[in-house]
Amino acid sequence: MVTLSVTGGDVLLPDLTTTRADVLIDRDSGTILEIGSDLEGDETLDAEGALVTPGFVNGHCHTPMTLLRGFADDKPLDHWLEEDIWPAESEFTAADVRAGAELGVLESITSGVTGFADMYFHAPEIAAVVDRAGVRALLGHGIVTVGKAEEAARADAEESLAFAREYDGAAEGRISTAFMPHSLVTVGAEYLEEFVPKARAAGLPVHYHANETQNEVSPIVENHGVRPLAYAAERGLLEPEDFVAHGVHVDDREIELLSDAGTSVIHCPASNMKLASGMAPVQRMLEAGVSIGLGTDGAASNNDLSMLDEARDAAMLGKIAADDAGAVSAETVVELLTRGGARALGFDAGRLEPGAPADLAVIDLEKPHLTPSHDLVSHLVYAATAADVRHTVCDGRVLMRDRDVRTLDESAVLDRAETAAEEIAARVGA
Ligand SMILES: N[C@@H](CCSC[C@H]1O[C@@H](n2cnc3c(=O)[nH]cnc32)[C@H](O)[C@@H]1O)C(=O)O
Ligand SMILES: [Zn+2]
Repeated sequence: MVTLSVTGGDVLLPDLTTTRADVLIDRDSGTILEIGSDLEGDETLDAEGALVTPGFVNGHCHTPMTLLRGFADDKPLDHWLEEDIWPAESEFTAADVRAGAELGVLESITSGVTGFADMYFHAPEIAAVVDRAGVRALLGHGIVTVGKAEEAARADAEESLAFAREYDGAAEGRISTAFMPHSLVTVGAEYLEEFVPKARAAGLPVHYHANETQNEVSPIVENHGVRPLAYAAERGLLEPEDFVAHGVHVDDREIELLSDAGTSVIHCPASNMKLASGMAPVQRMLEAGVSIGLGTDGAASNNDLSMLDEARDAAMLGKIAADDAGAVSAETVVELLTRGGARALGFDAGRLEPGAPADLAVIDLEKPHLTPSHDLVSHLVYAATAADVRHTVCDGRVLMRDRDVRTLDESAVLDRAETAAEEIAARVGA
């Protein structure tokens, strides 16, 4: 057995108290062996003056969209997608997706993310990046059928199913998969009715965008006579292993449906604010027992992949939405950031205790904006930033040590992404 010891830090425990301790990890199994004092390992990571926290889980992302960061801003969802994003994405080659995924995963590791969910096309390219980078991910090919001929639409759905079947369990189990219809309005009912049972037969969860904007709710009500999540439930899309992105415009009945079904919601506050999609009723959903995680969504609607930013945004927006400063507290947000996201994605991670996966981040506290240290949970949500992450560990492996990412060549990744992004912009004539 080869061990790694993360020494001298304040360790954030599952009950959200902290204790000065070492964390001993079995690198072979990728799990935590012990949390205590004077634990020596074959390899050591210095956590003095730092907080050792479960790695952050980004529950909804499109990592290759990092190539479109700053490409189109300040528009609502439908215009932004149709006028700018989709035309640019239609120019993406497999190599571009790989370059964008590398950039997104690099950014994720530098901001303490150890696991994420991704919906995109050329998904095998993203899987290759995840395998090499050492993170944990739930991946899927996003399906759009509207505006496509029958044959192309079916091919998209088949590809999602085939990818999910083939890649489930890849990268020594760090990759899991889901069937991913893009949304309830961009995928026709007939395709959901045909393919969701096939996904279930393959044991796959389903992930999709739901109730993100009011413009997505009305067409379903008009065409089907029920609100989107009732429509989803009728088509078998609300299972305990499923998770929906956004859940902004949900009424009480839909909240009840989510809670009864055990389907998780990934709250994406920055994307919802930037596209002016609305305010998800996070506090109400939590009180109703809905399982919630946090996500950045793609970098083009955020515009970064820092989950610490997302944590702060979730706390701030949650209070405004509930008109209550006590809503969506720091403790709640830390749960969503770690265990909530892990639960939504079916990862056994999100907690630091013996037997748990060794997925963690070490946050440097010796900074002006993190002084004094009354409450480290408060700091994590309200004051820490991605640049404060000192080390990142996933599955017992050190992915970043002293801000140096070990599994990806940072300058090569930045160069490839810059070149790919410039060439895409030239091809779309932007
Ligand atoms: N195979 C599909 C691609 C779907 S991938 C997932 C898609 O989600 C899009 N996307 C990114 N952010 C959001 C969001 O907030 N809401 C809805 N879609 C988004 C993104 O641009 C990408 O095209 C096709 O043929 O078009
Ligand atoms: Zn999205």
